[in-house]
Amino acid sequence: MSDRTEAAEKRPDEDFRSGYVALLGRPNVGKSTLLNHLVGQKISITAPRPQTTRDRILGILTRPDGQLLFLDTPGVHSGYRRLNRHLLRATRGALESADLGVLVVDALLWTPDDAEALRWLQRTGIPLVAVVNKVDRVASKARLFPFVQTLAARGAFAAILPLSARKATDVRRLADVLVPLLPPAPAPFPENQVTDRTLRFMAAEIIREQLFRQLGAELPYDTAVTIDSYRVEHNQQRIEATIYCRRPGQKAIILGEGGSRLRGIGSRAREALQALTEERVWLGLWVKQREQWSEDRNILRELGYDD
Ligand SMILES: Nc1nc2c(ncn2[C@@H]2O[C@H](COP(=O)(O)OP(=O)(O)OP(=O)(O)O)[C@@H](O)[C@H]2O)c(=O)[nH]1
Repeated sequence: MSDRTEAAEKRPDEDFRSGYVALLGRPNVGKSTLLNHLVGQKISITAPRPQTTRDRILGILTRPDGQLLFLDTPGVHSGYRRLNRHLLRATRGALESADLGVLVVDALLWTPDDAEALRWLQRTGIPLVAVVNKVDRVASKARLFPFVQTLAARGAFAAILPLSARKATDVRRLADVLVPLLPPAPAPFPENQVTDRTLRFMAAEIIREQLFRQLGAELPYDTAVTIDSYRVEHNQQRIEATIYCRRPGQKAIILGEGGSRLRGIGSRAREALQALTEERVWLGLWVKQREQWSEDRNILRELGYDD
């Protein structure tokens, strides 16, 4: 009798799969958009400019048949300066812990950076799936077939999926393909958890997103946000943050006339943080100019790029 009960308890676990999935691709192919739609909530910032993802982000998707633990990676690209070495290290770290790799490419586009991302994935020896993203932009679907065929010849993919990261049904189809490729394992996280990131980390992400949104093409790539303090006082989240830029001219751009732009960034970020925490938020935001910030170990440490 007790044996039967044990067997009945075990059975659901035997069919359940779980593991880490690394999303890789060159900057701006849509990895963050895909991740946000996969987990059904905004975790990774997206912006219409390359290299907005600076950290590994764990997005968690729990389904009846499995739990997918997604690692978002900064886009693979050839770079310079210390910051870029840290980005590449973050990507390498994501790949080391992955059970499954997803190469994201733009429909009808193949560049040396895509080839580099594929090489990174192939070196790991894990099963690979390719996502051909932004198919909504391809007017003639007949042109997709030869592109997919060429891609199939470039690597041993378990599946190649043309999709639009913005479309929910396509994104669900991707999860259907990924789960069976994971090893049988119980879920490491509770089913309602969507990320392992702290509010402190999310706060920096939200400020960074507002910077991108409000400065657009004017924003220099080498801008960073650090959270200097994060406290809860009298039912209020008190956050102090600094935006670092490299040159005096950049500081003036971020500040705007009479500080108006910085105020705009701050108030939008505060609203987004209030929506996220469901509590009152006080946000103190400063801009500092530091010629060599991406060479400054203290700032890099605050950003999470520890050696
Ligand atoms: N038309 C179209 N645009 C998309 C799609 N997916 C993403 N985009 C857009 O492509 C741009 C880049 O998307 P992200 O998700 O930030 O790209 P990423 O690969 O994470 O970029 P990095 O953070 O730079 O590595 C954004 O403007 C997205 O809205 C899609 O399926 N169709």
